[in-house]
Amino acid sequence: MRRVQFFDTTLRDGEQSPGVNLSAKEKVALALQLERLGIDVIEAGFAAASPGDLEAVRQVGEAVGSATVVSLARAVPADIEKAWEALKHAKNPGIHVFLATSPIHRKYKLNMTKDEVLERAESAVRLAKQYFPNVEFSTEDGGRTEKAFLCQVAERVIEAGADVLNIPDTVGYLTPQQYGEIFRYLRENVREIDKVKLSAHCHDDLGMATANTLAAIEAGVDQVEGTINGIGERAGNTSLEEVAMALATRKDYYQATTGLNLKEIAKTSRMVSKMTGMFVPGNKAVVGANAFAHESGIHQDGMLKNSSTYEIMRPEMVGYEASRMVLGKHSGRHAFRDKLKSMGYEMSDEQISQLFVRFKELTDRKKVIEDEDIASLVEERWAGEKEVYTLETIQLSYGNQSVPTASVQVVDVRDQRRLEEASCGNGSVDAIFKAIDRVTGESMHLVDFQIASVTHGKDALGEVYVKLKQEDRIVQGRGVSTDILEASARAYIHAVNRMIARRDGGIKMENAPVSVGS
Ligand SMILES: CC(=O)SCCNC(=O)CCNC(=O)[C@H](O)C(C)(C)COP(=O)(O)OP(=O)(O)OC[C@H]1O[C@@H](n2cnc3c(N)ncnc32)[C@H](O)[C@@H]1OP(=O)(O)O
Ligand SMILES: CC(C)C(=O)C(=O)O
Ligand SMILES: [Mg+2]
Repeated sequence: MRRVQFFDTTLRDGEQSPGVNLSAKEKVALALQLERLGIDVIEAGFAAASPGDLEAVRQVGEAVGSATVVSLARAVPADIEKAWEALKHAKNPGIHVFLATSPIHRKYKLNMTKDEVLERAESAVRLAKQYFPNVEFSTEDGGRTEKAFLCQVAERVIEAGADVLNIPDTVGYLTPQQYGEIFRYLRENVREIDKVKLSAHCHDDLGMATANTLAAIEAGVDQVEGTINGIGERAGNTSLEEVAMALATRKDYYQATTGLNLKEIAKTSRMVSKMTGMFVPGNKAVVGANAFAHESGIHQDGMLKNSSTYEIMRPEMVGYEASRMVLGKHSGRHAFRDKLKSMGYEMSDEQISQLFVRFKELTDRKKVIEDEDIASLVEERWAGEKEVYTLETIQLSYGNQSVPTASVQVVDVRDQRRLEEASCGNGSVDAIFKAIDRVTGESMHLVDFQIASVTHGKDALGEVYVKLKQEDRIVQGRGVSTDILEASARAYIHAVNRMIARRDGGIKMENAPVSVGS
């Protein structure tokens, strides 16, 4: 099986994404991770672009051990010399020289004739070859270049000593069939084509970058170029993780391997996303948050029976822990039962069916059902919504020059005692929560606090969600009122009641399911 070389340009073409600017330190950290991923060639930047990028390319070249590190350069001596200045001490230096070849670029951008392009391409490669052991030449906008002219350029740069010939579909214009055809044409029509490695470089303007790159692999290219998460100029570059997983998953078809350590994909993707600030869409292939998540009942049932029903690759292959079963509106009984079991609830089919009705009602109001919601459903059904404490009154003293103080009155429904306590706090909400802790004698850690408006207008209902933690238990509470301080108090007491129910078994009801979990 042949091995396809991976050329990563996250640090150069990826950095050309509007708004992205990586420091030298970030580039080094990413390059080392790309090396762990098993990338063969890392394009670290464009040394002539700025002194900062030259320094970044230098640092990457000296930090990276086994991969070849290249700098991009225009077909001008000054750029090539800057690239050498940056990489002369690199362990494995290389250069990537480019010159546009298409009629549009020749006429409007370069103002050059075909002969001038041929001359310039050849002389640039000759010069680059004086410095670098590894020279790649790219025919920018090769995808829109006359095939016969591409062959002429190819012959000239091969003669000048190029090691790699890259034909980019710079503007993402070609179809897979057309792109593959270019490489077949070159193989058949260029003298000494076997002296160079052929490389593919695609852009995603029509969403075809991965398909085009795979078509190039089918046409026999030796190297593919792209970025992690598909970031890059305009709609971005080919996502290397997509190509890698296509080759790994469809070995039967492509008959090609890579040198990649696929398990590093998830980590690399997260690092790129974090450092560039470019978030990965949930539905992105291979690395999106939903790439291995299943929400609908029929799929979840299939997954529980055998994961091959709905997954063509396992998340563990790319470094994720496991597939995710997301409970929501479209989920069915099989997944619901499985979730209850994983949470430690052993229930009869009848109990599950009863609970499933409530679960479906809840899904109409809430997009994603979390474990705490399920636990609440169980508690609500078998421990009832009976409360240990009910809120009677809250009173607040607040002034922008004084410490907020809250006094809270509750009733302990177990013996109908009326209890009252007061506390100061950093703010009114904090004072209320501390007063509730005192009056109930419970010590809670506030993990989350969210306010949402349920209705519109001045009399809008405010809805407060709190998440409380006690030891290793986490519960949610919800409170609604036209006053957000009252809603906060109600939410907190709701959560305290749930915590007591969870911890002490609450007010025991007959036929409650057994929780074998913590
Ligand atoms: C498809 C790609 O991704 S190509 C890479 C794109 N990346 C970048 O451009 C990022 C880094 N670029 C830069 O920092 C700047 O553009 C620089 C430093 C390289 C050049 O800046 P400037 O000298 O101010 O030129 P500017 O960018 O405005 O224009 C580009 C010039 O290079 C010429 N040029 C473009 N490509 C090439 C090439 N491959 N070889 C030779 N000349 C080229 C253009 O025709 C234009 O020349 P002109 O000034 O005679 O009209
Ligand atoms: C510099 C070249 C290879 C490029 O990025 C492109 O043509 O898309
Ligand atoms: Mg590009």
